[in-house]
Amino acid sequence: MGKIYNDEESSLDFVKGKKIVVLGYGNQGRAWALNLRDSGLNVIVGLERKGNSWILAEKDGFEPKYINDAVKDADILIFLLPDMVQREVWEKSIMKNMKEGADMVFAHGFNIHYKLILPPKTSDVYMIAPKGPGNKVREYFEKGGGVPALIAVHQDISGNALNKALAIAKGIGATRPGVIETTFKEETETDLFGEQVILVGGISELMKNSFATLVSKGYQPEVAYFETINEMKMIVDLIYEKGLSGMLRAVSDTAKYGGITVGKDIIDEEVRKRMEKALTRIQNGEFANEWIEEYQRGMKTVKSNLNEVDNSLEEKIGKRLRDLILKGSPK
Ligand SMILES: NC(=O)c1ccc[n+]([C@@H]2O[C@H](COP(=O)([O-])OP(=O)(O)OC[C@H]3O[C@@H](n4cnc5c(N)ncnc54)[C@H](O)[C@@H]3O)[C@@H](O)[C@H]2O)c1
Ligand SMILES: CC(C)(O)[C@@H](O)C(=O)O
Ligand SMILES: [Mg+2]
Ligand SMILES: [Mg+2]
Repeated sequence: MGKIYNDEESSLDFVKGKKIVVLGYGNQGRAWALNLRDSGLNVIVGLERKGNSWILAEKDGFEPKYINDAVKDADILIFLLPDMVQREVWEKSIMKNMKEGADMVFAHGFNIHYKLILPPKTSDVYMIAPKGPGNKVREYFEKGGGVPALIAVHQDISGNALNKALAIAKGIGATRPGVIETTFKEETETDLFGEQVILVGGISELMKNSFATLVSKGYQPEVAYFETINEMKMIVDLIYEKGLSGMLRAVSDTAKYGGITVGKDIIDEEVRKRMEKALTRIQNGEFANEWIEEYQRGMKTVKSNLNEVDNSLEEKIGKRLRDLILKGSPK
Protein backbone atom coordinates (compact mmCIF):
# COMPACT_ATOMS: atom_id res chain seq x y z
CA MET A 1 0.00 0.00 0.00
CA GLY A 2 1.34 3.47 -0.95
CA LYS A 3 2.01 6.00 1.77
CA ILE A 4 -0.80 8.55 2.13
CA TYR A 5 0.23 11.91 3.62
CA ASN A 6 -2.38 13.97 5.44
CA ASP A 7 -2.65 17.61 6.50
CA GLU A 8 -0.75 17.11 9.79
CA GLU A 9 2.21 15.51 7.98
CA SER A 10 2.78 18.59 5.81
CA SER A 11 3.90 22.11 6.65
CA LEU A 12 3.60 25.34 4.68
CA ASP A 13 6.83 26.53 6.33
CA PHE A 14 8.93 24.89 3.59
CA VAL A 15 7.59 27.38 0.99
CA LYS A 16 6.40 30.30 3.14
CA GLY A 17 7.92 33.64 2.12
CA LYS A 18 9.30 32.19 -1.13
CA LYS A 19 8.36 33.85 -4.40
CA ILE A 20 6.07 31.38 -6.18
CA VAL A 21 5.31 32.00 -9.85
CA VAL A 22 2.24 30.24 -11.26
CA LEU A 23 2.78 29.96 -15.02
CA GLY A 24 -0.61 30.02 -16.74
CA TYR A 25 -4.03 31.02 -15.45
CA GLY A 26 -6.32 28.36 -16.93
CA ASN A 27 -8.07 25.35 -15.41
CA GLN A 28 -5.40 24.50 -12.82
CA GLY A 29 -3.48 27.81 -12.85
CA ARG A 30 -6.38 29.88 -11.54
CA ALA A 31 -7.31 27.32 -8.87
CA TRP A 32 -3.71 26.94 -7.64
CA ALA A 33 -2.98 30.68 -7.64
CA LEU A 34 -6.13 31.46 -5.64
CA ASN A 35 -5.73 28.53 -3.20
CA LEU A 36 -2.03 29.21 -2.58
CA ARG A 37 -2.75 32.91 -2.01
CA ASP A 38 -5.61 32.05 0.37
CA SER A 39 -3.14 29.76 2.20
CA GLY A 40 -0.97 32.83 2.90
CA LEU A 41 1.71 32.19 0.26
CA ASN A 42 3.41 34.72 -1.98
CA VAL A 43 2.01 34.13 -5.50
CA ILE A 44 2.77 35.91 -8.78
CA VAL A 45 0.92 34.96 -11.98
CA GLY A 46 3.18 34.66 -15.05
CA LEU A 47 1.71 34.83 -18.56
CA GLU A 48 3.02 35.07 -22.12
CA ARG A 49 0.57 37.70 -23.33
CA LYS A 50 -2.22 40.10 -22.34
CA GLY A 51 -5.27 37.99 -23.23
CA ASN A 52 -8.29 36.55 -21.40
CA SER A 53 -6.14 34.91 -18.69
CA TRP A 54 -4.46 38.23 -17.97
CA ILE A 55 -7.81 40.00 -17.63
CA LEU A 56 -9.21 37.24 -15.37
CA ALA A 57 -6.10 37.23 -13.15
CA GLU A 58 -6.39 41.01 -12.74
CA LYS A 59 -10.09 40.64 -11.92
CA ASP A 60 -9.07 38.12 -9.22
CA GLY A 61 -6.71 40.70 -7.70
CA PHE A 62 -3.36 39.55 -9.14
CA GLU A 63 -0.91 41.77 -11.02
CA PRO A 64 0.27 39.36 -13.75
CA LYS A 65 3.75 39.67 -15.20
CA TYR A 66 5.24 38.48 -18.47
CA ILE A 67 6.84 35.08 -17.92
CA ASN A 68 10.40 36.09 -18.93
CA ASP A 69 10.26 38.80 -16.28
CA ALA A 70 8.34 36.93 -13.58
CA VAL A 71 10.79 34.01 -13.46
CA LYS A 72 13.92 36.18 -12.93
CA ASP A 73 13.85 36.27 -9.14
CA ALA A 74 11.32 33.47 -8.52
CA ASP A 75 12.13 30.68 -6.05
CA ILE A 76 9.43 28.27 -7.27
CA LEU A 77 8.11 27.96 -10.83
CA ILE A 78 4.84 26.07 -11.23
CA PHE A 79 4.16 24.90 -14.78
CA LEU A 80 0.40 25.17 -15.33
CA LEU A 81 0.46 25.78 -19.06
CA PRO A 82 -1.00 23.20 -21.47
CA ASP A 83 1.33 20.18 -21.65
CA MET A 84 2.20 20.58 -25.33
CA VAL A 85 2.97 24.30 -24.85
CA GLN A 86 5.33 23.93 -21.88
CA ARG A 87 8.46 23.06 -23.88
CA GLU A 88 8.22 26.09 -26.21
CA VAL A 89 7.59 28.50 -23.31
CA TRP A 90 10.44 26.84 -21.36
CA GLU A 91 12.84 27.33 -24.28
CA LYS A 92 11.66 30.83 -25.24
CA SER A 93 11.00 32.53 -21.91
CA ILE A 94 12.12 30.52 -18.89
CA MET A 95 15.35 28.57 -19.47
CA LYS A 96 17.64 31.59 -19.88
CA ASN A 97 15.83 33.88 -17.46
CA MET A 98 15.17 31.77 -14.37
CA LYS A 99 17.23 32.10 -11.21
CA GLU A 100 19.76 29.28 -10.82
CA GLY A 101 18.43 26.68 -8.41
CA ALA A 102 14.75 27.71 -8.66
CA ASP A 103 12.33 24.83 -8.12
CA MET A 104 10.44 23.45 -11.12
CA VAL A 105 7.00 22.13 -10.20
CA PHE A 106 4.51 20.26 -12.39
CA ALA A 107 0.86 19.17 -12.14
CA HIS A 108 1.41 16.31 -14.61
CA GLY A 109 4.61 14.46 -15.49
CA PHE A 110 4.29 14.62 -19.30
CA ASN A 111 7.14 17.01 -20.14
CA ILE A 112 9.64 15.51 -17.70
CA HIS A 113 8.77 11.85 -18.29
CA TYR A 114 8.89 12.14 -22.10
CA LYS A 115 12.06 14.32 -21.81
CA LEU A 116 10.56 17.33 -23.61
CA ILE A 117 11.96 19.55 -20.85
CA LEU A 118 15.42 18.74 -19.50
CA PRO A 119 15.67 20.59 -16.21
CA PRO A 120 19.01 22.02 -15.07
CA LYS A 121 20.89 19.85 -12.57
CA THR A 122 20.67 22.68 -10.01
CA SER A 123 16.87 22.66 -9.59
CA ASP A 124 14.60 20.62 -7.38
CA VAL A 125 11.96 19.11 -9.67
CA TYR A 126 8.74 17.81 -8.15
CA MET A 127 5.08 17.30 -8.92
CA ILE A 128 1.70 17.69 -7.30
CA ALA A 129 -0.87 16.14 -9.66
CA PRO A 130 -4.47 16.78 -8.59
CA LYS A 131 -6.71 13.83 -9.33
CA GLY A 132 -9.56 16.01 -10.54
CA PRO A 133 -10.35 19.02 -12.72
CA GLY A 134 -9.12 22.53 -11.84
CA ASN A 135 -12.53 24.02 -11.05
CA LYS A 136 -13.02 21.30 -8.40
CA VAL A 137 -9.57 22.10 -6.93
CA ARG A 138 -10.92 25.59 -6.24
CA GLU A 139 -14.52 24.63 -5.34
CA TYR A 140 -13.55 21.89 -2.82
CA PHE A 141 -10.88 24.16 -1.25
CA GLU A 142 -13.41 26.97 -0.74
CA LYS A 143 -15.74 24.47 0.94
CA GLY A 144 -12.99 23.45 3.38
CA GLY A 145 -11.84 20.30 1.57
CA GLY A 146 -9.62 19.54 -1.35
CA VAL A 147 -9.04 17.33 -4.37
CA PRO A 148 -6.61 14.49 -3.58
CA ALA A 149 -3.31 14.48 -5.45
CA LEU A 150 -0.27 12.42 -6.31
CA ILE A 151 3.15 13.81 -5.43
CA ALA A 152 6.52 12.82 -6.85
CA VAL A 153 10.12 13.98 -6.78
CA HIS A 154 12.24 13.84 -9.96
CA GLN A 155 15.30 15.77 -8.69
CA ASP A 156 16.13 16.54 -5.07
CA ILE A 157 19.09 18.93 -4.94
CA SER A 158 18.14 20.65 -1.68
CA GLY A 159 17.18 17.49 0.20
CA ASN A 160 13.79 19.10 0.86
CA ALA A 161 11.93 18.46 -2.41
CA LEU A 162 9.41 16.09 -0.83
CA ASN A 163 8.68 18.54 2.00
CA LYS A 164 8.15 21.33 -0.52
CA ALA A 165 5.86 19.12 -2.64
CA LEU A 166 3.84 18.40 0.51
CA ALA A 167 3.76 22.13 1.35
CA ILE A 168 2.39 23.09 -2.08
CA ALA A 169 -0.07 20.19 -1.87
CA LYS A 170 -1.22 21.57 1.49
CA GLY A 171 -1.47 25.06 0.00
CA ILE A 172 -3.88 23.91 -2.70
CA GLY A 173 -5.91 21.82 -0.21
CA ALA A 174 -4.82 18.39 -1.47
CA THR A 175 -3.49 17.12 1.88
CA ARG A 176 -6.94 17.59 3.44
CA PRO A 177 -8.20 14.40 1.74
CA GLY A 178 -4.62 13.08 1.39
CA VAL A 179 -1.79 12.78 -1.13
CA ILE A 180 -0.03 9.64 -2.32
CA GLU A 181 3.65 9.47 -3.26
CA THR A 182 4.39 8.16 -6.74
CA THR A 183 6.91 8.63 -9.57
CA PHE A 184 6.71 10.89 -12.64
CA LYS A 185 6.49 7.71 -14.75
CA GLU A 186 3.59 6.19 -12.82
CA GLU A 187 1.63 9.45 -12.67
CA THR A 188 2.12 10.22 -16.36
CA GLU A 189 1.18 6.77 -17.62
CA THR A 190 -1.81 6.23 -15.31
CA ASP A 191 -3.16 9.76 -15.81
CA LEU A 192 -3.05 9.45 -19.62
CA PHE A 193 -4.56 5.95 -19.41
CA GLY A 194 -7.40 7.13 -17.14
CA GLU A 195 -8.41 10.11 -19.25
CA GLN A 196 -8.24 8.16 -22.53
CA VAL A 197 -9.86 4.90 -21.52
CA ILE A 198 -12.51 5.93 -19.01
CA LEU A 199 -12.72 9.46 -17.59
CA VAL A 200 -12.85 11.45 -20.82
CA GLY A 201 -12.74 9.01 -23.75
CA GLY A 202 -14.47 5.83 -22.58
CA ILE A 203 -17.31 7.45 -20.67
CA SER A 204 -18.17 9.91 -23.47
CA GLU A 205 -18.22 7.15 -26.09
CA LEU A 206 -20.39 4.92 -23.87
CA MET A 207 -22.81 7.80 -23.42
CA LYS A 208 -22.84 8.82 -27.10
CA ASN A 209 -23.30 5.27 -28.35
CA SER A 210 -25.99 4.28 -25.87
CA PHE A 211 -27.86 7.56 -26.56
CA ALA A 212 -27.61 7.01 -30.33
CA THR A 213 -28.80 3.39 -30.01
CA LEU A 214 -32.01 4.42 -28.24
CA VAL A 215 -32.73 7.40 -30.52
CA SER A 216 -32.08 5.38 -33.71
CA LYS A 217 -34.69 2.86 -32.52
CA GLY A 218 -37.34 5.56 -32.18
CA TYR A 219 -37.17 6.47 -28.49
CA GLN A 220 -37.58 10.15 -27.53
CA PRO A 221 -34.18 11.90 -27.32
CA GLU A 222 -35.15 13.55 -24.02
CA VAL A 223 -35.85 10.14 -22.49
CA ALA A 224 -32.59 8.80 -23.95
CA TYR A 225 -30.67 11.79 -22.51
CA PHE A 226 -32.03 11.23 -19.00
CA GLU A 227 -31.24 7.52 -19.24
CA THR A 228 -27.77 7.49 -20.81
CA ILE A 229 -26.22 10.82 -19.78
CA ASN A 230 -27.99 12.72 -17.00
CA GLU A 231 -28.38 9.86 -14.50
CA MET A 232 -24.66 9.07 -14.71
CA LYS A 233 -23.91 11.77 -12.13
CA MET A 234 -26.17 10.15 -9.52
CA ILE A 235 -24.72 6.68 -10.14
CA VAL A 236 -21.15 8.06 -9.99
CA ASP A 237 -22.01 9.99 -6.80
CA LEU A 238 -23.06 6.67 -5.26
CA ILE A 239 -19.79 5.03 -6.32
CA TYR A 240 -17.84 8.08 -5.00
CA GLU A 241 -19.55 7.88 -1.62
CA LYS A 242 -20.14 4.14 -1.14
CA GLY A 243 -17.97 2.31 -3.69
CA LEU A 244 -19.09 -0.05 -6.46
CA SER A 245 -20.67 -2.43 -3.93
CA GLY A 246 -22.61 0.44 -2.31
CA MET A 247 -23.89 1.52 -5.73
CA LEU A 248 -24.98 -2.05 -6.54
CA ARG A 249 -26.87 -2.22 -3.25
CA ALA A 250 -28.65 1.09 -3.97
CA VAL A 251 -30.09 0.02 -7.33
CA SER A 252 -32.88 -2.50 -7.86
CA ASP A 253 -32.20 -6.25 -8.03
CA THR A 254 -33.30 -6.05 -11.66
CA ALA A 255 -30.64 -3.42 -12.37
CA LYS A 256 -28.05 -5.46 -10.44
CA TYR A 257 -28.71 -8.64 -12.46
CA GLY A 258 -29.01 -6.88 -15.84
CA GLY A 259 -26.06 -4.61 -15.12
CA ILE A 260 -23.77 -7.43 -14.03
CA THR A 261 -24.58 -9.82 -16.88
CA VAL A 262 -25.02 -7.43 -19.83
CA GLY A 263 -22.24 -5.09 -18.63
CA LYS A 264 -19.68 -7.89 -18.95
CA ASP A 265 -21.00 -8.66 -22.43
CA ILE A 266 -20.63 -5.03 -23.60
CA ILE A 267 -17.21 -4.41 -22.05
CA ASP A 268 -15.70 -7.74 -23.01
CA GLU A 269 -12.24 -9.27 -23.53
CA GLU A 270 -11.83 -7.42 -26.83
CA VAL A 271 -12.36 -4.07 -25.10
CA ARG A 272 -9.85 -5.11 -22.45
CA LYS A 273 -7.31 -5.92 -25.19
CA ARG A 274 -7.82 -2.45 -26.70
CA MET A 275 -7.32 -0.91 -23.24
CA GLU A 276 -4.00 -2.73 -23.02
CA LYS A 277 -3.07 -1.45 -26.50
CA ALA A 278 -3.82 2.12 -25.41
CA LEU A 279 -1.58 1.58 -22.36
CA THR A 280 1.25 0.21 -24.51
CA ARG A 281 1.08 3.28 -26.78
CA ILE A 282 1.37 5.49 -23.69
CA GLN A 283 4.27 3.45 -22.27
CA ASN A 284 6.31 3.39 -25.47
CA GLY A 285 5.81 7.13 -26.17
CA GLU A 286 3.75 6.62 -29.37
CA PHE A 287 0.79 8.54 -27.96
CA ALA A 288 3.00 11.43 -26.79
CA ASN A 289 4.59 11.74 -30.26
CA GLU A 290 1.21 11.62 -31.98
CA TRP A 291 -0.17 14.30 -29.65
CA ILE A 292 2.76 16.64 -30.21
CA GLU A 293 2.39 16.24 -33.98
CA GLU A 294 -1.36 16.96 -33.68
CA TYR A 295 -0.52 20.16 -31.75
CA GLN A 296 2.08 21.20 -34.32
CA ARG A 297 -0.44 20.66 -37.13
CA GLY A 298 -2.94 23.05 -35.48
CA MET A 299 -4.99 20.56 -33.42
CA LYS A 300 -7.34 19.79 -36.33
CA THR A 301 -8.64 16.56 -34.76
CA VAL A 302 -9.39 18.23 -31.41
CA LYS A 303 -11.16 21.16 -33.06
CA SER A 304 -13.30 19.08 -35.43
CA ASN A 305 -14.34 16.69 -32.63
CA LEU A 306 -15.29 19.54 -30.32
CA ASN A 307 -17.33 21.01 -33.14
CA GLU A 308 -19.03 17.66 -33.73
CA VAL A 309 -19.90 17.33 -30.02
CA ASP A 310 -21.14 20.95 -29.85
CA ASN A 311 -23.52 20.30 -32.74
CA SER A 312 -24.65 16.82 -31.70
CA LEU A 313 -28.27 15.99 -30.91
CA GLU A 314 -27.37 14.96 -27.34
CA GLU A 315 -25.81 18.37 -26.70
CA LYS A 316 -28.85 20.22 -28.10
CA ILE A 317 -31.23 18.11 -26.02
CA GLY A 318 -28.87 18.31 -23.04
CA LYS A 319 -28.66 22.10 -23.15
CA ARG A 320 -32.46 22.41 -22.87
CA LEU A 321 -32.78 19.76 -20.17
CA ARG A 322 -29.79 20.98 -18.12
CA ASP A 323 -31.31 24.46 -17.88
CA LEU A 324 -34.35 22.85 -16.23
CA ILE A 325 -32.48 20.17 -14.27
CA LEU A 326 -29.93 22.54 -12.72
CA LYS A 327 -32.75 24.84 -11.50
CA GLY A 328 -34.30 21.88 -9.68
CA SER A 329 -31.08 20.34 -8.31
CA PRO A 330 -29.87 20.74 -4.71
CA LYS A 331 -27.36 23.61 -4.49
N1 LIG B 1 -7.25 20.59 -16.63
C1 LIG B 1 -7.16 19.95 -15.47
O1 LIG B 1 -8.10 19.97 -14.69
C2 LIG B 1 -5.89 19.24 -15.04
C3 LIG B 1 -5.91 18.27 -14.02
C4 LIG B 1 -4.70 17.74 -13.55
C5 LIG B 1 -3.50 18.16 -14.11
N2 LIG B 1 -3.52 19.06 -15.13
C6 LIG B 1 -2.26 19.52 -15.68
O2 LIG B 1 -2.11 20.91 -15.39
C7 LIG B 1 -1.37 21.56 -16.41
C8 LIG B 1 -2.18 22.72 -16.96
O3 LIG B 1 -3.34 22.20 -17.60
P1 LIG B 1 -4.65 23.10 -17.71
O4 LIG B 1 -5.73 22.23 -18.27
O5 LIG B 1 -4.87 23.82 -16.44
O6 LIG B 1 -4.16 24.14 -18.82
P2 LIG B 1 -5.06 25.20 -19.59
O7 LIG B 1 -5.28 24.73 -20.99
O8 LIG B 1 -6.27 25.55 -18.81
O9 LIG B 1 -4.02 26.42 -19.61
C9 LIG B 1 -4.40 27.59 -20.07
C10 LIG B 1 -3.35 28.65 -19.70
O10 LIG B 1 -2.21 28.51 -20.52
C11 LIG B 1 -2.02 29.70 -21.28
N3 LIG B 1 -1.57 29.32 -22.63
C12 LIG B 1 -2.26 28.57 -23.53
N4 LIG B 1 -1.55 28.44 -24.68
C13 LIG B 1 -0.40 29.13 -24.48
C14 LIG B 1 0.73 29.37 -25.30
N5 LIG B 1 0.83 28.88 -26.55
N6 LIG B 1 1.74 30.11 -24.77
C15 LIG B 1 1.66 30.60 -23.52
N7 LIG B 1 0.61 30.41 -22.69
C16 LIG B 1 -0.41 29.69 -23.18
C17 LIG B 1 -3.39 30.36 -21.32
O11 LIG B 1 -3.25 31.75 -21.49
C18 LIG B 1 -3.94 30.01 -19.95
O12 LIG B 1 -3.47 30.92 -18.98
C19 LIG B 1 -1.07 20.47 -17.44
O13 LIG B 1 0.19 19.94 -17.13
C20 LIG B 1 -2.15 19.44 -17.20
O14 LIG B 1 -1.82 18.13 -17.61
C21 LIG B 1 -4.67 19.61 -15.60
C1 LIG C 1 -8.99 16.19 -15.16
C2 LIG C 1 -8.13 15.07 -15.70
C3 LIG C 1 -8.80 14.40 -16.89
O1 LIG C 1 -7.98 14.11 -14.67
C4 LIG C 1 -6.69 15.55 -16.01
O2 LIG C 1 -5.84 14.45 -16.07
C5 LIG C 1 -6.53 16.39 -17.26
O3 LIG C 1 -5.58 16.13 -18.01
O4 LIG C 1 -7.31 17.34 -17.47
MG1 LIG D 1 -4.37 14.49 -17.51
MG1 LIG E 1 -6.07 13.31 -14.47
